[in-house]
Amino acid sequence: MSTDHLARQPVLKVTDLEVHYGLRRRRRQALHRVSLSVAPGETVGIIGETGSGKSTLARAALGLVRASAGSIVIDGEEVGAYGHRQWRALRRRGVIQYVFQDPLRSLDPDVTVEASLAEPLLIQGVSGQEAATRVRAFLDRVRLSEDLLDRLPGELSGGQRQRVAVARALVTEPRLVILDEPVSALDSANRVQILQILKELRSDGVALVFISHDLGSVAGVADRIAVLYQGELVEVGAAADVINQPQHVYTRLLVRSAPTLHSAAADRAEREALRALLHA
Ligand SMILES: Nc1ncnc2c1ncn2[C@@H]1O[C@H](COP(=O)(O)OP(=O)(O)OP(=O)(O)O)[C@@H](O)[C@H]1O
Repeated sequence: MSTDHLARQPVLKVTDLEVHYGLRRRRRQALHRVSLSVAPGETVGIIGETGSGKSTLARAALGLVRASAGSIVIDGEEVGAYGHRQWRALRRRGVIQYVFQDPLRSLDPDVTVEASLAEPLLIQGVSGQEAATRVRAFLDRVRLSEDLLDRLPGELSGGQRQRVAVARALVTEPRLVILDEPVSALDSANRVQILQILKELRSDGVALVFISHDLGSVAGVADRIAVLYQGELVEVGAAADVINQPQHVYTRLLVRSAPTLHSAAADRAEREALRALLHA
């Protein structure tokens, strides 16, 4: 039987996803009917301002918050109704991995870099020797030197730590990695370096969901960009189209506010006019 349909099938497909937080009078909706699909090897940027629901979408796709409605399909498997155990098993299988803004959240402070990078491989049943070889082979790709292998996360710089977190997420060759603000806490040199590493890793065929409040960071890496505004996806399109011909007023405002994209970002009057239109 042909396996073409497996190659083409999205690695992530969320349909009409809704997430609520709080109970009774405090219940409020964080995501409204969000539908998005990510193809194998594709990089999708998700942008939006603070509170727009970006992290909620990431957490729902990782099973860390529960969807109140809608469907989540990961690598062909409907996982929306999974309980804690099933989600844990899915994450441990290594199909889906993640990188958070603060690498200390993805790395155990008491575990050396080497053990931290080997662990996801060992969980998958790879032998200790093979894991050590694969870890060393991966270091180059994230511009880390072997000297760092016996350090603890607290003994690394912020940029080195985030590169370890990226390596840990990718060393098992997952189908999908969700990166939630992976460069936001970094200075510009480290930011550029991580963005370059992510670009290079795309050639492995891994799908990336790259979440950021900064359109400028996402622009050079993403194939497609999805724009979240107040819990709704207001625009999804090829990165160049979203940047050069933004359709939604909110996207136009984001483009006009991204200094690295728009040389006339100083055009305050235009931004204020767009903001007025958005809130009209
Ligand atoms: N655990 C929670 N309990 C209650 N409300 C929450 C919780 N987490 C997020 N929210 C609310 O849900 C909405 C979406 O939050 P979310 O963290 O997904 O936004 P975001 O776009 O990732 O923002 P940021 O860029 O600041 O991280 C916000 O109004 C937020 O206050």
